[in-house]
Amino acid sequence: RKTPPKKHPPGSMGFPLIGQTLSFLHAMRTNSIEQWLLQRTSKYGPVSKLSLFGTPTVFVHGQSANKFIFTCDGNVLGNHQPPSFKRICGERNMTALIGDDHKRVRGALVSFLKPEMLKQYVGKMDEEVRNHVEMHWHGNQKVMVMPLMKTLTFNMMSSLIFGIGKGETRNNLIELLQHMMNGLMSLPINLPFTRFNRSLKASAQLRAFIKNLISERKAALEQRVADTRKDLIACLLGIGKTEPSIRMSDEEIVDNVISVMIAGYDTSSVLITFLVRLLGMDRSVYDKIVQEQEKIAKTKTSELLSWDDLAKMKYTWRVAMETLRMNPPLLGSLRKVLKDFEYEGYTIPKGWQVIRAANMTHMDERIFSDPSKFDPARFEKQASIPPYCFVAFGGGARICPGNEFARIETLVTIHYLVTRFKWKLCCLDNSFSRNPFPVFNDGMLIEIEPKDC
Ligand code: HEM
Repeated sequence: RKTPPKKHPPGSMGFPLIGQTLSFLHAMRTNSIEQWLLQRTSKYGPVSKLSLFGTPTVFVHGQSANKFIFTCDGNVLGNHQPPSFKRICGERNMTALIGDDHKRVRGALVSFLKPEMLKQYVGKMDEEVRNHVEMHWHGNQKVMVMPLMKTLTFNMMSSLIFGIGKGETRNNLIELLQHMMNGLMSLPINLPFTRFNRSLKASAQLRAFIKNLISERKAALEQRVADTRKDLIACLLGIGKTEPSIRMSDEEIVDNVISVMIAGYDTSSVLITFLVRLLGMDRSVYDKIVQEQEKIAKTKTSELLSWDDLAKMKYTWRVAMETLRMNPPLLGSLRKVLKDFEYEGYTIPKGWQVIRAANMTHMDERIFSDPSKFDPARFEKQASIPPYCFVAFGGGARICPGNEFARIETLVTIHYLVTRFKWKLCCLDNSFSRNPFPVFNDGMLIEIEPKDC
């Protein structure tokens, strides 16, 4: 007896190998990916097949699709990164791990990224922002926000992750990181002068640097001239003293320090850049944020911001969340199908990839009424937002472990920007492309005017 044919979702796979890759990349570059995805769902519904980057793919959309992806057994859906990503970040980077290995390494990173730990570093972040504003904003009439926010978020991470303050070493590191990141999505062809080759070289240099730092920290911890709170590396070395099964190898520390740097670099800087743009366009939101921040500034003479101050920045954080809803830095995520499974009556075969899009859920009027309206009040009662609907930080076992880090960076930065400057956008168009993160065509140029402090 013949077995019934397996039913795949509706949709076309396009031309062999190319599939829909070129039109997808074109939509990303021209920032028309929302329309591109909308056309798909209106033609095929919430589950459809296509071919991206040479791999059969199923695109799923909606709250239940998000829930499915975030809660699916890791043996059925595994995390998926382009081959170049794994070669550059290393085999043991958290995004490539599954099951117990992923849990153990993630647990170690979270022990540093959890709020109870991060609250002691608010002062350090504050110092970084003050230095940055002094160096790059004061004395200038115009600034390009996007590259500056990248430098600032890199400096904050470098201070907390490597324990390295301003100076030559840090300037070299940011260059290495940028070279390394350029090749993350490239074809993994390791020939001289290819993008991938330059990335691998940068990755090798960064690795050597982190290995040295690990040796230095080990010595300092042994001699008790540093403790495990010094930075992320010291914290990871301190894990498993009494429970060897959760200890991380040096190789794992190197790979994961690199992946944290990558995961935190473009995301937070994009959020802060969008916030600066919004505040330059929406006077009423700007005024409310200024009011909230100046109230805090008035309680201080020159002291650094504290954890308690951040707790008072409720309105500012709601504006940030609404900004993330309308412009999620990461559009979605890719998962690899490790075992055939059934979804909504369709068979999704092993070897395919699954893709979801955060912006589609965020713009669904059944979840967020009048979704094109910027309305921070949506986040007044976070519990009223149904689960798996605000997904800028992902969800489930791989939910972003850096969200608290991002919150601190964003609030401290916005505090100093709005209490020290007024600004207006130089170009109202301010269009951006996605690569895959948003890139403003003019770097988001603004005209700034210092306030009398
Ligand atoms: C506004 C800022 C940020 C946004 C919107 C964001 C978003 C996300 C999202 C959507 C994921 C899940 C991806 C998936 O499902 O495959 C993720 C994962 C991750 N993020 Fe973030 N992120 C931000 C900032 C940060 C920062 C500052 C750090 C580090 C300090 C960080 C570290 C990570 C790591 C290590 C993962 C991988 C987690 C895992 O595989 O278990 N992120 N992020």
